Amino acid sequence: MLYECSSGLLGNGHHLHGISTISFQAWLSQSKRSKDYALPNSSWSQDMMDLYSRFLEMCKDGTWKRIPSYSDTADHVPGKACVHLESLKLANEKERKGTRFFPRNLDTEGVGFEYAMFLNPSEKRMVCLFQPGPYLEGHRGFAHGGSTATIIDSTVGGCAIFVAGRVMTANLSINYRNPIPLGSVVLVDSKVDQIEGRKVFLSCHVRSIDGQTLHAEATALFIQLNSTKSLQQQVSSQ
Ligand SMILES: CCCCCCCCCCCCCC(=O)SCCNC(=O)CCNC(=O)[C@H](O)C(C)(C)COP(=O)(O)OP(=O)(O)OC[C@H]1O[C@@H](n2cnc3c(N)ncnc32)[C@H](O)[C@@H]1OP(=O)(O)O
Repeated sequence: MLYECSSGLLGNGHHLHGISTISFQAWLSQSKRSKDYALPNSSWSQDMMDLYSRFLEMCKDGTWKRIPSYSDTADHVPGKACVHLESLKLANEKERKGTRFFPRNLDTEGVGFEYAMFLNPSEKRMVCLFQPGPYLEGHRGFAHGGSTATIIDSTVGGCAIFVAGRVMTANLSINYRNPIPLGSVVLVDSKVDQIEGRKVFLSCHVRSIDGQTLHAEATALFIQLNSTKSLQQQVSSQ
């Protein structure tokens, strides 16, 4: 089972540890309760569309996999863990009613986080094509630093989940090098650098799509949660 194994979807190299690639594919094609927001829409700029098409092309030989994205957190969690979250979902549906996965909490296209993620299993690498909308403004015309932190946390978080299963962010350290203009497209490029027991260390760079501008660089530490407890038990027992 996905979260019964010692790591998440990825073990060494290309092989998905703990579950077979088929299960991974099954997860990708699993019917989800909410729509996939990581698909092109009319708010995407030509740059966003071109970059997306480039990564879709690289998915053809299986090197990269497009990662769907939903407004319901539970729809992101593949395999066995879904059951845990499913029970969490069933257990307290009332409390959860109206919750949204933060980066997908706006329905108007183009105003918030427009993004699409692609995973490279063999490199333990997750990239995110990110086009910040006008509702993410910090300084006039530029993305708020917290929105950059969110897209970095989600990208490294997605990478950590695929490698180590159910994880939580323990540390996220960001150096902001150049502001990100609203409406521009940046590439958030993250990878797992090291795993020590339950500790997953990652690094991440945010660059302009021509690679000429480094907007931010980050390191992150994610901790693998105890898979024998439900997520709710795990968090409330701390
Ligand atoms: C499926 C994929 C879909 C992809 C797209 C969707 C992406 C979605 C992604 C969404 C992503 C969103 C993600 C989010 O937003 S997660 C939300 C933000 N994060 C949190 O709220 C987490 C709060 N913290 C905790 O719950 C606990 O502290 C955790 C669980 C993290 C660890 O508590 P736990 O009791 O379990 O473990 P431990 O305390 O024994 O620590 C274990 C070890 O780790 C070391 N340590 C701990 N903390 C730190 C630290 N700060 N710096 C350095 N080291 C640290 C510690 O020294 C020890 O080391 P050692 O003594 O063993 O050597």
